[in-house]
Amino acid sequence: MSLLELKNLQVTYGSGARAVPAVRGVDLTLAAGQKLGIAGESGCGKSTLALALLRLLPASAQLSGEILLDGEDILSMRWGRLRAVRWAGASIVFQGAMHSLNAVHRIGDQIAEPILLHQKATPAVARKKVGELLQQVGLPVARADAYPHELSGGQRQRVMIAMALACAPRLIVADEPTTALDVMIQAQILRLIEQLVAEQDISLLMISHDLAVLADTCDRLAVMYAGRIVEEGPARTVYDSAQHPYGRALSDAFPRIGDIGSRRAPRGLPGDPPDPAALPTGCTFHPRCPVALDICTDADPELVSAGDTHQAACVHVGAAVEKQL
Ligand SMILES: Nc1ncnc2c1ncn2[C@@H]1O[C@H](COP(=O)(O)OP(=O)(O)OP(=O)(O)O)[C@@H](O)[C@H]1O
Repeated sequence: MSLLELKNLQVTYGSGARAVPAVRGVDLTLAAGQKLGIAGESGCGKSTLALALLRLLPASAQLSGEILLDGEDILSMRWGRLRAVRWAGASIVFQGAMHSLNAVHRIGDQIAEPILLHQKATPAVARKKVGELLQQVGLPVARADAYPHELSGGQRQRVMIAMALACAPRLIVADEPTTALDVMIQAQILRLIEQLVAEQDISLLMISHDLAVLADTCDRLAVMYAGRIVEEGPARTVYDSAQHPYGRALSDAFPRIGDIGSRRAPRGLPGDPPDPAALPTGCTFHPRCPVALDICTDADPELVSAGDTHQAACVHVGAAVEKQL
């Protein structure tokens, strides 16, 4: 059975004329032990999707569809059960640890909090567990007494990872976990996440605008545009030979390791993502698409097979399209 299954997930902020459909009918599956990356530009609905998974969205967000974690629907779960699932079933590592950590509490106390609350541990047991967690994320045990401002950005992100691991979750959702860090530290944090999820057999859902980072870390990749998944498949296949023109544009937008020093420069994608409150007709990517046809203004294509366990939502899929981007 899949660990996580999203079925026709829809998230809309507000209602009536001001409704913002941020996630529009997402179907996704994550097997136990798998690492799935979700890529897309700012505003495509990635963070909304991540927050929806644990019902952490503001009250203005209306959700429909199903979010099955180990077969249990998070959306219809009672509050008490949801509290138990948060941290122990799934936990989230947010971007920008400085904003997520409480500035006035020592980091050891913050890591201990979910252990005390959800595992009903004694303070002594929680303190011992905090020490183990700090060691696992590569921080000296003595750092438990530090306040967030006494740590570097990379160290704070390690603390966030320790907190996410605190109740031994089956799934970690990492929303742009390295975006605020410099490149060297980014690489260290990504390797740390990879190592820990492998050692502890945790599934990973990682969200980023950077397809190269996701391709390097994840087994599978889903590309999101204007609230929908437009391409999904094995990570290397999607990164190296994306079938959706947006997937190709995204993979061309970031340098590949082998291209550094070569003449193949990353290419930006002209134009901006659409305003979710005023989406174009037909395929929402057509105004920016270099291979758009007349029919693309009418029909919004469904995901269709683009190869072995690879799908894309484009009228060109199945037809030979020259790489024109
Ligand atoms: N609380 C909210 N109320 C209304 N609209 C919102 C709210 N939060 C997000 N949105 C809108 O929903 C859409 C998706 O936003 P979301 O933050 O999920 O995108 P994202 O891909 O994660 O972008 P980023 O990487 O910039 O966070 C955007 O158009 C955004 O303006």
